[in-house]
Amino acid sequence: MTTNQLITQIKKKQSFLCIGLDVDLNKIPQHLLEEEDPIFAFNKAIIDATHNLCVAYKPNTAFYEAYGIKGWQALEKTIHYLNENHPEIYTIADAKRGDIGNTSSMYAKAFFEDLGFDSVTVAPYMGKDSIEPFLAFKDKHTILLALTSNQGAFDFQTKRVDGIELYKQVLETSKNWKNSENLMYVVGATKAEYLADIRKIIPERFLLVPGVGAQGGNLQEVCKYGMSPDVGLLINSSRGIIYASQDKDFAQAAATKAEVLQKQMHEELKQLH
Ligand SMILES: O=C(O)c1cc(=O)[nH]c(=O)n1[C@@H]1O[C@H](COP(=O)(O)O)[C@@H](O)[C@H]1O
Repeated sequence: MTTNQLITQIKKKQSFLCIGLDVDLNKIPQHLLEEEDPIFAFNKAIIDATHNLCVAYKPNTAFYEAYGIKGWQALEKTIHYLNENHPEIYTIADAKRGDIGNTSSMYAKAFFEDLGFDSVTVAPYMGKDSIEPFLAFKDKHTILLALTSNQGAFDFQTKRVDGIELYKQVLETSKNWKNSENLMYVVGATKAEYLADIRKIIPERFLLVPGVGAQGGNLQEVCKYGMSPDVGLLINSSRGIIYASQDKDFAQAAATKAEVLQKQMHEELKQLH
């Protein structure tokens, strides 16, 4: 999906919500464990109930890899279900990959070609030649970790190298990489006050902003500092939406939570007109 197609969907649905499909078998309603594929059954029910309220889904691959071959098959079924039934939905493989060039090419092939995701999250630590193989894919986005939502972000990302914080160097340097128009960046919702500075470096690029909900990030703060004239934000919530209930009404309960965020996003979008 192109950036313009994503913006069109955001305006149409009045939502820039991304729902994280981080499926933990200990947290899903227990009656689903009787299904042949409990992970897919859970995802399908969540997608069916929420797809009008969000523009993107983000399965974090850890939650699938943890269940071995069955987990990976559930991930495959989920992305195929989305691509077949909701091609208008933007999909993010949250895999946080990145390696030497020829290995990165294989990661890119796995997520963009084999699975058919629109985007993949990637760590910038190994630099330009580890990211450009992802950027080479047309109409696919590479979402680079810039300033993450966790406490450990302060271990390296905010440290100054030659007087400039490392995360700012990631933003600045990556602008010069080949096909950098295919970049998006991760900035944690818990670090909203940093967004004003970040927007000075990358005024237009889309940001994936996780950390609203379970991690305590604030949607209004993120919008205040991070929204661009073309919205420029995908705000993710995983646990705060998908585990709203452990009963049979879990999908409806998730939709209710998603709708609260969608309504807040609708209010924020009014400021762009
Ligand atoms: O890349 C990510 O999506 C990510 C980056 C980051 O800085 N912080 C962060 O929480 N995430 C992911 O976003 C999701 C957040 O989930 P919840 O805290 O349950 O909403 C998880 O899949 C995290 O792995």
